[in-house]
Amino acid sequence: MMTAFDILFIGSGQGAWNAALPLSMSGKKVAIIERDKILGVCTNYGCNPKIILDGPIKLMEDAELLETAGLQSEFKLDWGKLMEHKNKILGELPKTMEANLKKAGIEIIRGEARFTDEHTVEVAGTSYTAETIVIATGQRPAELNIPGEELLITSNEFLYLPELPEDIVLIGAGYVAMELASIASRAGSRVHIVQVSDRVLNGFHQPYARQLTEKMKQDGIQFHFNEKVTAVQQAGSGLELQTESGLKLQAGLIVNATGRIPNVEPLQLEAAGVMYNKRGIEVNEYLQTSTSHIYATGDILDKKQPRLTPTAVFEAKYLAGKLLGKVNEPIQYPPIATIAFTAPRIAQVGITVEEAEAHGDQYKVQPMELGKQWDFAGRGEANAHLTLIHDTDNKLVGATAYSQEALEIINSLTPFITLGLTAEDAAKIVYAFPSFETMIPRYFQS
Ligand SMILES: Cc1cc2nc3c(=O)[nH]c(=O)nc-3n(C[C@H](O)[C@H](O)[C@H](O)COP(=O)(O)OP(=O)(O)OC[C@H]3O[C@@H](n4cnc5c(N)ncnc54)[C@H](O)[C@@H]3O)c2cc1C
Ligand SMILES: NC(=O)c1ccc[n+]([C@@H]2O[C@H](COP(=O)([O-])OP(=O)(O)OC[C@H]3O[C@@H](n4cnc5c(N)ncnc54)[C@H](O)[C@@H]3O)[C@@H](O)[C@H]2O)c1
Repeated sequence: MMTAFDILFIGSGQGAWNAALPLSMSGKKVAIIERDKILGVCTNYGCNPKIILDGPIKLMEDAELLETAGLQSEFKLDWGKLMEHKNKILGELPKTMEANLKKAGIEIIRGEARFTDEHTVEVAGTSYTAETIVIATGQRPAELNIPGEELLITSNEFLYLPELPEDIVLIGAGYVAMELASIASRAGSRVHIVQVSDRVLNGFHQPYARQLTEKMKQDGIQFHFNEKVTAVQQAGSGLELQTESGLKLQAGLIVNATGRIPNVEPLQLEAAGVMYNKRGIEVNEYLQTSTSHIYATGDILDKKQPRLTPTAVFEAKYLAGKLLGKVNEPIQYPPIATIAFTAPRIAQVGITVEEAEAHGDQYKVQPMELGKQWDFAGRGEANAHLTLIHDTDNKLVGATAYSQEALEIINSLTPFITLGLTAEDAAKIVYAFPSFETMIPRYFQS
């Protein structure tokens, strides 16, 4: 049997449903194929579970900072209850959203998709054809290809752990390892990070990343830099990790957080003539693959933009506009704000300090000690920092923050950077006080 659609999405994450919904509501016959949980990684194995688990962690960190102001912060976290709380909230979300998608006329097809030709996709023996197909299959955790690989867990399992072990090792020092280390450490585990290089949070402002490392060390997290993991094996009731240099670490759990790779293999892209490489699916500036009626969005793309939810949502919305004939221009990405939800957080948007320093004739770098401002000092955040980047017209073009409040700081500066607002624009806005935002007009003074 063959079912025909106008637009068929493979994957149901942010890169898919944010396009599927407006397309279906505009009268297109739309289907979504999903092999795992509806709504993809962000909702089920990424942003959402992570930020709920981080809720009490952020509160504990804020409270500890206020010990200098007389607060006695003797918190005790019940990990099991926190997990139950998170599961209760997020367990309902995919069900509600699936009902909403169906109500909007979208057909949900369960199973793994593979192309049989450039207009046909097969799922569990049934073929589906479509005029337009969108590949939004995202990424999955990379493998280390070492003996004992099967003993490792990934962020997928960490985010559903019913209990935390006394000792936990995280391999890698990117977003996933650094965020999960912050959570596990405050929640009571002894945490080790084993990193192949001497850098953490690649892509973020490295002086802030180094400051964060020192802070995490003070909190008891042990870093092992320039270590290549060679094997993992069972050791008594736990596990033992070995590295090339001879380091041995024992722990209840070892998390592989060494990056993510594109979900391309089961798709049989060759059958549809879709070009890809080890970084993902190749698209042009209209998100069109090498087969013109097949598009791709989200983390699966081979792209230079950060593989984050706001990027996937932006692409999905662009594609919906394009497929509805409302947009004819190539996709133009705005600056994409990024944040590592560590303790404290590091966030950035726009031109980075490193880019600005490399083009000193075009940009001015302005480091600021936020911790010396009365409001940050009042919250005990003496170590908070902000670096602003201005262009030669004194417009704000980039910012990076190191603070418990980095999310709010960077989000409040993002409109100035994205829309190219000036000092005059800033002076026209009246914010509630006291707040970080009331300081923004001053950030235009040279
Ligand atoms: C631990 C973690 C924390 C994160 N935290 C943040 C954060 O705080 N902020 C942020 O912006 N981003 C965060 N991200 C990144 C964010 O989750 C991704 O950028 C986002 O999910 C990408 O959406 P997507 O639709 O492209 O892909 P995905 O969400 O990965 O969805 C792809 C879907 O396709 C399905 N699929 C794959 N192959 C097939 C097939 N052959 N047939 C059928 N279905 C298939 C998969 O099962 C999956 O559900 C985090 C990621 C992780 C892993
Ligand atoms: N807050 C957020 O927005 C957020 C949070 C989590 C994940 N994410 C997304 O998920 C992606 C994947 O995150 P990630 O942390 O898995 O990847 P990553 O690329 O950010 O970091 C991988 C880390 O593993 C290290 N590494 C690589 N090979 C290694 C090896 N053999 N041994 C030891 N260390 C090794 C790298 O040096 C790096 O530090 C991110 O790039 C981002 O797109 C975003």
